[in-house]
Amino acid sequence: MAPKICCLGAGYVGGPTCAVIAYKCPDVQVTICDLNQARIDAWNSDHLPIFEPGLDDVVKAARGRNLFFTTEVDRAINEADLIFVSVNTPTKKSGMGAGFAADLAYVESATRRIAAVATSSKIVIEKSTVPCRTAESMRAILEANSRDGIRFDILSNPEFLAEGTAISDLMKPDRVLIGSLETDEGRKAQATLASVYSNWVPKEKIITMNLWSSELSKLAANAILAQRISSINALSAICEATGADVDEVSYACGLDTRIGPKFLKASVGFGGSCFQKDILNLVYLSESLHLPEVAAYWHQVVIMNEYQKSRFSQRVVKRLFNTITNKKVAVFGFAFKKDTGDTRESAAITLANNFIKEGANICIYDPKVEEPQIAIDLAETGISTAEYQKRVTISKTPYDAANGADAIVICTEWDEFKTLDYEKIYATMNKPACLFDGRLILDTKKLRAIGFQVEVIGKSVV
Ligand SMILES: NC(=O)C1=CN([C@@H]2O[C@H](COP(=O)(O)OP(=O)(O)OC[C@H]3O[C@@H](n4cnc5c(N)ncnc54)[C@H](O)[C@@H]3O)[C@@H](O)[C@H]2O)C=CC1
Ligand SMILES: O=C(O)[C@H]1O[C@H](OP(=O)(O)OP(=O)(O)OC[C@H]2O[C@@H](n3ccc(=O)[nH]c3=O)[C@H](O)[C@@H]2O)[C@H](O)[C@@H](O)[C@@H]1O
Repeated sequence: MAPKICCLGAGYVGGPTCAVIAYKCPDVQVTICDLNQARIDAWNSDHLPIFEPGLDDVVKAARGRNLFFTTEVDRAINEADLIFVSVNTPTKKSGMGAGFAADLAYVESATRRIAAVATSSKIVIEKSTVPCRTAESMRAILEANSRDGIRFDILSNPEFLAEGTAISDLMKPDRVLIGSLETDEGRKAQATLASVYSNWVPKEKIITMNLWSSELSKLAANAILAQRISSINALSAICEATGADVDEVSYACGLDTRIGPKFLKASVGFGGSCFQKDILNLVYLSESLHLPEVAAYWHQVVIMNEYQKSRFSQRVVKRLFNTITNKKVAVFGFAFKKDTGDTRESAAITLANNFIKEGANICIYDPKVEEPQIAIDLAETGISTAEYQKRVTISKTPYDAANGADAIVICTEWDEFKTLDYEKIYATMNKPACLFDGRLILDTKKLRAIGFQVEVIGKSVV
């Protein structure tokens, strides 16, 4: 009989991941739960709580058939054979390890709930990104709190999807990792989960390994990806100072098959909910293991990212004659990357904050981010309501945002920014009209021919 699945956490990972399982395995009942009623209501509506290309079709095909969204966590736990724990693991804000360690409170409370209500044996799957050896703590909690005769097997099955491409990443993953204890029961549980994925993932891409390797592989993959971005961004500073062109350097390096071309696009800085969090987590882990040199090595990836954002902000101010007080700056893009409405750790938040602190009036346009989210993000950086009201406006079109502006700053690489009518935009701007491309997406020659003063990450002023 096909196993029943429950997922605790209906966020960016739990929602799409388990929706794809339901879509690909029509005989598997999948129930996705969350404590947040509004989020579950949205999953059950025509307006899903997250924007992700292809997600609507997957959810529509499976919802009500073998895919269910509910806040009835206890019932879903009890009915399931396999339980994914896909709750948030943010960076701790206070206490031991504040600013670095992962806050495992949500993982622990989900685990305790499973132990408290389960009346039959379960396979519990860590889907959240967690520090190495978290499965051990989960097992201790489950074993200490469960009823007699009930067995829990714990697997690590980290998720590698990227936002904006989540559905294609899930449909055709590079690999699926399943870590387990090296015991007969562990391997049996591993095989049960592998049989679910094997409905659509080729067998050779389903990789089994020990629990701790699997947990660490997730942190390692994110650290290595982010390190590539910080490396190219560090080189972008050298390019700006020397006349080298970062796109050309990246292209030349990427042609080496040992390096490869992906994740070498210079930018205004990486964002997203995970890169920074997971590296800081790795830094904390290294420090806890008394490996200060290792900790410092990974920490530098985050430090470089902060430097990139502040360097770019300063370049904007410098170019605008060393002051942007009361100037209008149009911010194009607020999401942390294109094709998502997610703003978590977006470089645009830091830039907008820096511009406001310099006294600029900023006008933000993003095709997928709504005003309330922008207000929350800026408030979290310390912008007061009064400052926000005075300094920030949100536009419905990029043309409105640029109207009367002294500068446009491209923060997100939305495709639509490549095909705007820049002549029309130029005509409505204050002169000299400056354009700062923080994503290297625009045709600078064309823009200069129109009359723009253009500055690009990783390219010196010509
Ligand atoms: N966002 C991403 O692209 C990726 C995230 N991850 C990891 O996946 C995990 C989840 O991330 P997101 O989905 O982005 O987080 P999220 O914040 O979007 O979703 C987590 C959800 O879990 C719910 N929740 C918390 N405690 C719960 C409980 N006891 N029972 C039921 N629901 C509960 C929250 O209400 C929230 O809706 C994190 O560990 C993250 O590092 C991994 C790969 C990609
Ligand atoms: O654990 C996670 O949360 C996920 O983190 C990243 O996915 P995500 O953050 O959604 O998006 P990415 O495409 O990795 O982009 C992250 C940031 O790096 C930036 N970036 C990416 C690539 C590049 O070459 N240059 C660059 O600046 C993006 O604009 C974005 O701000 C990883 O790519 C996923 O494999 C992982 O599962």
